[in-house]
Amino acid sequence: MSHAAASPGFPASPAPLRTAAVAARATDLSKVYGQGDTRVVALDSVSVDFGKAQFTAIMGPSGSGKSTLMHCMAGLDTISGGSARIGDTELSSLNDRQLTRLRRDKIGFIFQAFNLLPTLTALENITLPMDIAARKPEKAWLDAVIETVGLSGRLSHRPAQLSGGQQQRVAVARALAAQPEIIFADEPTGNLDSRSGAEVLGFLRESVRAMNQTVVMVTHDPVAAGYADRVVFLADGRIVEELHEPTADSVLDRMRLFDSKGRTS
Ligand SMILES: Nc1ncnc2c1ncn2[C@@H]1O[C@H](COP(=O)(O)OP(=O)(O)OP(=O)(O)O)[C@@H](O)[C@H]1O
Repeated sequence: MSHAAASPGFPASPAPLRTAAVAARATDLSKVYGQGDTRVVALDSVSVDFGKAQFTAIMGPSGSGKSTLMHCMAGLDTISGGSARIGDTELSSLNDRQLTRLRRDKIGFIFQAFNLLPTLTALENITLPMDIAARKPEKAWLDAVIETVGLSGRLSHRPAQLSGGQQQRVAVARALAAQPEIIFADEPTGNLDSRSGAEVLGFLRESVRAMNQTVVMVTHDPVAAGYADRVVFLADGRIVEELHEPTADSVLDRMRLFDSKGRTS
């Protein structure tokens, strides 16, 4: 598999900082939905660190808890037990208003359905989170992000005038522009053809390498996971395995191993 080449638009930077610092941490994290007959243990005492300036993929069969883990870590869902931290902040200690502010100021989101506002231009969509937070975009940074994701000629287009790949690049630029502490991406290439998907994944990986961005991505796709520094595998609400420096082939091999143990995806 060939990875996209380093993107020329990123500012020249010193060698990536590879520290063991932790951007987000789950400790004995549990999430239970429903009760009685409808009770589902979606997360069963999950402990995992997401390292700063690391690109982590979360994989596992359908229903294994991937989205739940991401939603709990991003403060989009409440937890039933244990702890979920972004940096030093324990999410369960925050009220709704504080959580909203934390999501706004510290977290970037990229979803499968690009979630752009149709009436805003590409540029307005990219700067929207900062506008809401009354933060001025850092112009040099914004220009570098826009050039890197190849949107310079499309900034005044509205989402309907852009291809799916271009719309997702707007969503990636929106997440990167605010320089959040962590970006959560939920199947970011799920709606894209393989070429556009490879571009988006290349940008994400480059943002980790060149900008020390932290990215956590849920995916079903071994090729997408091959762009990550590390893959964490979930099954039945538990972490069952992890791979470092994965390739699409090594991820696929691991998935086959799970299937042969009776787990299906
Ligand atoms: N709001 C909810 N109410 C009840 N059960 C839920 C809810 N959300 C998720 N679940 C259950 O929790 C378990 C984990 O779901 P989750 O969506 O996290 O899995 P996933 O690994 O992301 O799956 P997929 O790959 O299919 O998106 C599943 O059994 C699911 O049915």
